[in-house]
Amino acid sequence: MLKVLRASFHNNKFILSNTLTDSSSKGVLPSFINCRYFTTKTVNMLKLKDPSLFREASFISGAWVKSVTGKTFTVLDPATENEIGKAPDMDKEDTQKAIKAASEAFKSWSGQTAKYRHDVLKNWYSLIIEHQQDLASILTQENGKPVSEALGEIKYGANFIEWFAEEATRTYGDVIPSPIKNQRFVVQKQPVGVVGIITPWNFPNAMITRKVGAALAAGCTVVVKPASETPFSALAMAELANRAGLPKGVYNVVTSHEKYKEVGLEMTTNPIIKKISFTGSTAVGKMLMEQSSSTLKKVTLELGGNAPFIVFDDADIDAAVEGAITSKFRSSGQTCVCANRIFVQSSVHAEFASHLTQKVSNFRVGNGFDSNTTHGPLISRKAIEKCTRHVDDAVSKGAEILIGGKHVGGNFYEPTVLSNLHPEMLIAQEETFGPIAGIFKFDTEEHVIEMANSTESGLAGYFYSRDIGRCWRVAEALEVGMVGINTGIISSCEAPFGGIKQSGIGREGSKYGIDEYLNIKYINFGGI
Ligand SMILES: NC(=O)c1ccc[n+]([C@@H]2O[C@H](COP(=O)([O-])OP(=O)(O)OC[C@H]3O[C@@H](n4cnc5c(N)ncnc54)[C@H](O)[C@@H]3O)[C@@H](O)[C@H]2O)c1
Ligand SMILES: O=CCCC(=O)O
Repeated sequence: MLKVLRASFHNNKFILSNTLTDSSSKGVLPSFINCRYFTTKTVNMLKLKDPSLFREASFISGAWVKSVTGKTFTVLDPATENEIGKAPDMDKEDTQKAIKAASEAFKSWSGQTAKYRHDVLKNWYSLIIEHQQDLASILTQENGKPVSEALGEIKYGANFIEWFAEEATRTYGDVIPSPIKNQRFVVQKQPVGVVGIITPWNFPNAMITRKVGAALAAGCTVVVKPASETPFSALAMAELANRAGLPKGVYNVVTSHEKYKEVGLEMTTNPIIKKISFTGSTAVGKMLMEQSSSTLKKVTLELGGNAPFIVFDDADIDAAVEGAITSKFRSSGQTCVCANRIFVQSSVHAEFASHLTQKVSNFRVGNGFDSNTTHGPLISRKAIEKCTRHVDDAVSKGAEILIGGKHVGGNFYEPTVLSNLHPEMLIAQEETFGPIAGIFKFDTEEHVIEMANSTESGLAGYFYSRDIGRCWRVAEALEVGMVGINTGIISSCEAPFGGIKQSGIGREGSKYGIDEYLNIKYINFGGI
């Protein structure tokens, strides 16, 4: 029998009866979430050991600058919806300045030895580790994820800088046996040039370092446009890059809010930029690729997912529940590789659903600065609306709420488990990007593979099984770029990250990641 818990938060706990009223007034958290409050500036300044990491200026050509128009935009703390600070609202003209600076720096940076670039990147890595607490505080302040999770992201992000520092010295070419006696065929790898980098708010640090680490190691220079929700992490990294000895113009940050489309258009059409590397939604990725085609730029696109998470009846159910928790609820469900559709074989469905619901009942939702908080707010009201839409749609089509299912004020949504899901529901078709675990029942391996693959996305897929034959069959059959077998976490700087189908083009991290920033040059040396 499936044990159903209907619960909501009260005094920082789940209560097994649902009597709460919604509070949605701006800046006010419902008291039952019982979060600790931090008032913006005070938190930033008092909490940072090194306040100079918090910058309210963009970084171009090694200098902290305002926008040409002098305009700024306000960045809000998603937990309190209070102002954190202001960043320059840059446009096309500012972007052109950054591109020019990157172009001027390219000649000398690409001409340095790989060992030199290695050393500078290693310095940067050491500074990131030294300042990890401050970087995590800035990240929590602008993104909302709990400090412990933010700290995890800072270390994960730093790993890419260290990894690519080491890869810089391994961009080997080739000597090809020549079919002509007096000629020698040689292959060299060369940096592609200036790279335009556009990143999302869900990993404000690591989505930058995964790209920038590889690009700088290869000898490229970069112009980064971070998401307008989370510019301060990118700017803190610029401060440390500067201290690490990155020459001026090598790492530039253009912040923008009103004119972000203009900035994106300039980055994708300016002939000086030779490559665009983007992480974000599939719709925007497609548009940037289209824009980039006018100058035939190389592209790396890390886009949205709709990950299947399959639990077979031969699985270790407790391990599968743990895996589902880590995969689904990482960053409150706001991760591109989060499980989006949980398929559970009929005979173990009740046990899995009950254990998952029980575990979710232990979550503590609140301000990421509160050490009791396990899950922070979502990034915005838009994200809340999507969760509400997905849950309402599923319930109207027969889904059962096992726990949660409510917006509880501000940018907070209850971690939710739904069962009885069907492929016709929105949640099956779109990436929810929120803390909603939706469970589908299945009977056969063949049918679940068909359901898992019936999406345009192909980023990550997970499954739990102890049958070795099945493990190979399913891993090979899933139409995704990354597979987790008996694990809910697959991300690591050593492994290739990326998708197939409409989840993207190219790979980041790993020994493959640096190739995205290198051109292959074939040299035929004749007359020997
Ligand atoms: N595959 C991955 O590695 C990966 C990683 C993180 C997030 N994502 C995906 O990102 C999405 C969530 O992030 P988001 O909401 O910030 O995505 P988004 O596509 O709206 O925004 C991402 C970035 O693109 C910028 N942008 C948006 N429209 C633009 C335009 N017209 N021109 C230029 N820049 C533009 C934004 O300002 C932001 O910096 C999800 O779909 C998620 O799956 C994918
Ligand atoms: O959101 C996508 C990136 C998360 C990760 O690198 O694991």
